[in-house]
Formats: sequence, C-alpha cells, structure tokens
Amino acid sequence: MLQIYNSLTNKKEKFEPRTAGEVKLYVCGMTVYDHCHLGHARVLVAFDVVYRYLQARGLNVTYVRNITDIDDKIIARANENGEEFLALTERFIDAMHEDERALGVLPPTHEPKATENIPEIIAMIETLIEKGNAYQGKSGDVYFDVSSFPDYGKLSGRKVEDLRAGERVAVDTSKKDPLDFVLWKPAKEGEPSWESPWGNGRPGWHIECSAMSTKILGNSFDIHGGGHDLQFPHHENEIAQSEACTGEHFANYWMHNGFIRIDDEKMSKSLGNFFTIRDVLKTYSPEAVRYFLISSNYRSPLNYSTESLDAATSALDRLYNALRGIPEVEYTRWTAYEDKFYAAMDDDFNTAEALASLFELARDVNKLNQTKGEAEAAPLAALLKHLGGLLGLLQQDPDQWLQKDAGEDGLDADAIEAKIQERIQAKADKDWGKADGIRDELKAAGVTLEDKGTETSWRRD
Ligand SMILES: Nc1ncnc2c1ncn2[C@@H]1O[C@H](COP(=O)(O)OP(=O)(O)OP(=O)(O)O)[C@@H](O)[C@H]1O
Ligand SMILES: [Zn+2]
Repeated sequence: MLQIYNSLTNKKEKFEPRTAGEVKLYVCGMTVYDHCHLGHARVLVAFDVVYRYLQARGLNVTYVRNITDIDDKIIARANENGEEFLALTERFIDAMHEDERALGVLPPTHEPKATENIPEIIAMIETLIEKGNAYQGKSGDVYFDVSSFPDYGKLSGRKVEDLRAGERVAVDTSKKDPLDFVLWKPAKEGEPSWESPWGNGRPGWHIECSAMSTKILGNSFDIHGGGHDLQFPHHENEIAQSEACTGEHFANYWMHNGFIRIDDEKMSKSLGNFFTIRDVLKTYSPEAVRYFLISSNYRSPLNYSTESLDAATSALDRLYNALRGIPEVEYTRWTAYEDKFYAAMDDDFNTAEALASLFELARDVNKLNQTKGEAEAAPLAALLKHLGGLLGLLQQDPDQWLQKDAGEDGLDADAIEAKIQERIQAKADKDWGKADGIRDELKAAGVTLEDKGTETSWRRD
C-alpha cells in the first residue's frame, strides 16, 4: 500500500488516486532566467523518482511540470543582457532540457509555459472577479481578495489574523488588504505585455499554476508538488484561486521537497551560493548526482558537499562491482528482494531504505557469484539492475563505470569527453593554440588523443 506524506494534513496517508489506475501529478517548475542549480536538480530528480515509481506500480501517470517564462527576474535579466525575454527564456529552457537529459530525468507528459496560456489565465481571473473573489486596483492591476476565501491558510497552517498582524498595505498599491496578492500586473514601459480586460499587462506568478494545472489535469487532481518554500504563499494562493474559481477541491495530496543547502542556507540563485548542474557534472557522473540527491528522504534538507558526492560515487562503485562480469539475463521477479524495495518506496518514497535494499541484494549477488558462479548470480544481478533502474541508477556498463574512476589523473571519462568537445570547438574556431593546449593538458594527465578524420578517440597511457 503506497503511502504519501501529505503536507495538507501533515501526515502519511494511503494514496488513493481519484480514478483507479490513473494519477494526475502537477509540479511547479523553473523560472527560466539562468542555469539550473543542484536545488533545482533535487525537485527534478525527486519527482522523477515519484513519476517512475508510480508507473512501476502500474499506474498511468499524467505528469505536468510548468515553465515560468515571464516574471520580474526574467525581465530584469533580459534588460541587463539587452536581449528579448523570449530569446533569454528559450536559451535557458534548452539548457534545462540538456541538464535533465544528462541527469536521466524523464520528460514530463506536459510542460506548459505561462506565456502560452495567457487566455486561460485571463479567463480564470475574470471568473474570480465575477464571483467576488478578486477586484481591480487603481491602474490595471487585479488582486485576489483573501478575505473572500475562508479556507485561506489550510495548507500552511497559518491563520489569517496572524499573517495580517504587523503587515501594512504599502502606499503605492491599491490592495485592500496586505494579504491580497496580485493576479494581473499592469505593463510598465518597455515590458512584455498582453491585452486583457484590465489593459495591457501580464499575469502574476500564482495564477499561472492554477490556470495551467486546471487546464490540463482538471479542476481536481491527485498530487501537487514543489519545493518546500512554495508551500507558502505560492501553493496556499493556488488553492485559494482554484477552489474559489471552480468551487471544487483542488489537489488531494501535496508533496514538498526539502532544500539543498550550503552551510545551512538554501542553495539559491538570489543568494549566489549555488552550483549549476552542468558544473557539477563536469566532475561527477550523473548517476552519482542522482544517488546523492536521493540518498536521504526527499522531505529532509540535504547539504551539498564534495564529500557527499564522493561518497555517492563510491556507493555506486560497490553496486556496479556486483554487476561486473556477470552475464546479462532477462529480469524476472524475485519477491523476497523486491518486497523490501517496494515496501521502502511505498513508505512515502523512502529512497534511502530502497537503496539499502539494493546493497543487500548486491551482497547476495557477490556471495552467489563466489559460491556458485556467474551464471547462478545472473538473475539476481538482473534484478539489482532492474530495481536500480526504477531510481534511474545502474544503467551504465559496469566495466565502463568502474573504469571512469580508475584514472589516477582525476579526469573521468565525462571530463575527458568535455575537453574533447572543447577542442573540437577550438578547432572549428581555428584557435589552434587552444586546441593544442587541450591536447597537451590531457597528455600531461595521462590521456592520449587520436584524431581520425573528424573523430577523436582517447586512451589512457
Ligand atoms: N535549494 C533548493 N533545494 C530544493 N529545491 C529548490 C531549491 N531552490 C529552488 N528549488 C525548487 O525549484 C523549483 C523551481 O524554482 P524556481 O525556478 O522558482 O527557483 P527559486 O526557488 O526562485 O530558486 P532561486 O532562489 O535559486 O532563484 C521550485 O519547486 C523550488 O522550490
Ligand atoms: Zn506553481
């Protein structure tokens, strides 16, 4: 029986989809004005594991993860760069997709963008105004009237009176109440904008998720997820908007992942204390990064450190070692082992326990291999690989994986490939000095390049 910790009720609950066999999942995605960092990787991987596991449980999952492609930070960055905001967002959406592919994150079923759903957003705001849940400000702005929604605070457990205490309405807004939040913002000079009944403007952040989730998944759906910081106010506001608009219960289960932290602070672009996914992947393999991200419960905070990533790499070495040299055979069920793994995952996606079950399995593969030989160990090894795959792990060739770490030069295969790509680019740019420099640098690290036509291969000396 799958249990999910529901942030709405603050307890683990039996997971019962609204329609038997079907799961509708919505996760708040990135604001695309920069490269994704490891904090973003955690949301991507945590919900990728949820997505994979629900499917493994035989459920048909519709997974929606939005892209916030219009927002103050995006406009500010585009202005700084002197580029069109759409050019900026397109670049970072492509980069995000590259990072996802590199990390083995499966693409969601739908990836709606805010800018492609403006009519739906406007329609929702109009309904909210009609129903008396939203009002127009003085200059083309529209606000949600928090006092019109008695359930406000039910997700975050906050009381409206407490929230209001100490808040004051800023003089320059036309909000009636400091808790009211913006649904539509009037366009400022030179900013991207869309026509609306309230004049040219753009949507607030909260309304985009209400509009896109409802459009694709319906008024009510199963699971809504996102980072812990989104619980309040973003998700609280989504509930208010959606339930006020449709009169129906919005999402049944709310899942929030903990932060990736650095020195006990949230890894964040605004704080500048971040490591991008692509930078980390220059040194560590994607599976090691995934392993690190799921090595503790998705709800707990997780501190980033090179020690943890090294430990993740060694842990994977042990699992790959068990698979090495064993013939690949078709996976068949092996209940005694599978049950442990499934029981762990059924317990609110307890990946730490699920990984522990993989180590037990690896130990037994080794034992069988030593006592009875490779052929006998093969079915158990196939099971290990299969269960690892449900977490997006153990999908590499064991020999290659283990060879990666073998170099004493500190350069793994991915790092060498990256250098080769850099050299190909340098040659294309006719920067022969740089191209030779890279060849020499690799040579010094014990790696020899061999050019054959346009192909470059490498070997360790
Ligand atoms: N350090 C982190 N650890 C875990 N999840 C995070 C972290 N930073 C952002 N997220 C999550 O990533 C998703 C996308 O977030 P978004 O693009 O809005 O970034 P953000 O929270 O504004 O990050 P930043 O503060 O770095 O700009 C959200 O679900 C958010 O909660
Ligand atoms: Zn959202």
